[in-house]
Amino acid sequence: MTNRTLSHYIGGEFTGASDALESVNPSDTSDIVARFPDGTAADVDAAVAAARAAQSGWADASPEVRSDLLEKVATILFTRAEELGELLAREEGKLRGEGMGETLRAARIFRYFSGEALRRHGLTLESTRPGLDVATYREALGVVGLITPWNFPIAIPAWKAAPAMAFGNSVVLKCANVTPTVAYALAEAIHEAGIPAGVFNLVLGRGDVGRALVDHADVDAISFTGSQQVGGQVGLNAMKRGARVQMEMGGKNPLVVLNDADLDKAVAIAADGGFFQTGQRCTASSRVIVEDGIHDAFVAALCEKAKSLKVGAALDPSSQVGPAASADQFEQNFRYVGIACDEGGRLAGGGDKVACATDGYFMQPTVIADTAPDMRINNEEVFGPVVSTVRVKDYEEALALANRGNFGLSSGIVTNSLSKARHFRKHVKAGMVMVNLPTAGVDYHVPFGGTRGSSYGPREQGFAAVEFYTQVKTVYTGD
Ligand SMILES: NC(=O)C1=CN([C@@H]2O[C@H](COP(=O)(O)OP(=O)(O)OC[C@H]3O[C@@H](n4cnc5c(N)ncnc54)[C@H](O)[C@@H]3O)[C@@H](O)[C@H]2O)C=CC1
Ligand SMILES: O=C(O)CCC(=O)C(=O)O
Repeated sequence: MTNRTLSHYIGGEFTGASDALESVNPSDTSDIVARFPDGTAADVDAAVAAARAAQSGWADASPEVRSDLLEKVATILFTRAEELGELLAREEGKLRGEGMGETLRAARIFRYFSGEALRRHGLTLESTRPGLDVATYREALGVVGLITPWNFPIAIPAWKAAPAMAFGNSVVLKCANVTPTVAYALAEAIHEAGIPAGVFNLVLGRGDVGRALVDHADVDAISFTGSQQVGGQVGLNAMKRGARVQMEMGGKNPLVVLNDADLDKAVAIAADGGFFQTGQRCTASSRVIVEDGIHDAFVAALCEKAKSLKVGAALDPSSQVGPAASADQFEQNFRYVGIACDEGGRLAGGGDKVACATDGYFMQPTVIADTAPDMRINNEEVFGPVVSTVRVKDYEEALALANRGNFGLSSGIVTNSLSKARHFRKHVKAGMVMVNLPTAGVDYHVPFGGTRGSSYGPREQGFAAVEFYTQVKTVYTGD
């Protein structure tokens, strides 16, 4: 397969090509997908300057201009979906179908925000003082820095960049260095669509590029998705200089399985939420809380299901679970299995590497049973195909456990009791609740985000995105 040498995209030009860093196919580590530059603070300066120069013209353009151009990006992504889905599978390790699905999702996100550009969300009110008019306008923030992870390498950049641009901001994207080629393809689509030079910029490289973006005095806002650890630093550094900041930092999402649940359905939901996309979703059902009466049958059936899933190369059509995305992530998955067992968890299924025809980061879907709520496996994000189970005596204990810990992104319950489902929906402390569904898998037209340590700032996506990417101006008019 071909490999490419990538460059940054700054001020409408692909510039600074270099082979300093490599991205590797996690299904076949002999396959170098791309070589790319390790950006510097000077590259960030250049990108921010280009973004600043372009921003006011972009914000002043008719919303129809922005809408039409975003729609063109959508059309290009729809047209390239098969090719980009395959690229995504090759670079990130998602299965080909999942890669296609994610590319189509990115296209639909651009199409959605093409529409949002035309809905300016302003209000006209009667003033409390006779003779005055009062109205609110939503204005662009200016230059927005976007810092994104590797697990949704096109959808997350899309759900940040599309609303940012729809509402008149210019952006500088720093993508994860595990997946630069996918972000580069997005830059190509934006370039081809004719979005004016400087409105969208991409700087490739390591964490230092993100740090320079966060610290840059001319960046008005930062939207970050990634780990809690990096998000914490990003938040502090952005706030120190008064920049607006939004952070999505993952989850340890509880899936509650009650005695009255249909066993097959509960197992299918837990396996989908825990193992698909190799568990590399911040919404993954990584912590399954099981009521005593169904516990043993559920754990046995989940282990059977885990064993039946075919682990293999992302581009092999027979694979059901792909590789970990990187050597670091692969190592982290096994480290957590070790920690969980050392702390008293029981390795009920999986836990080993899988040998395939190519050398890749393949791991068996893994179940750690008999865990206690305060073990690290139930409190820290693993981000791999590793599910822990906790036994509880009743629904009340399950809810209390679901609400423990420092994350509150997604949550789920599997039950045939409408009253317990309704109670859970109301009392679980999470930004998203799934009833008889996996905790992972979300729509793009509704808000996305969590409570507690999972998220900070306004929600992302859908109709909520306008909150972060605009600021309100209130205008009073007299005679
Ligand atoms: N919430 C989520 O959706 C995700 C959570 N994660 C978690 O994070 C772990 C590590 O994965 P990574 O992709 O390495 O996540 P990360 O949090 O280390 O990196 C996310 C992004 O931030 C950038 N970055 C790193 N250091 C920075 C700094 N000091 N200032 C500004 N930007 C910086 C990275 O280059 C990347 O683009 C995973 O194992 C998983 O637990 C990873 C990906 C997505
Ligand atoms: O579950 C989903 O569809 C979205 C998950 C997500 O946004 C993430 O893992 O970063």
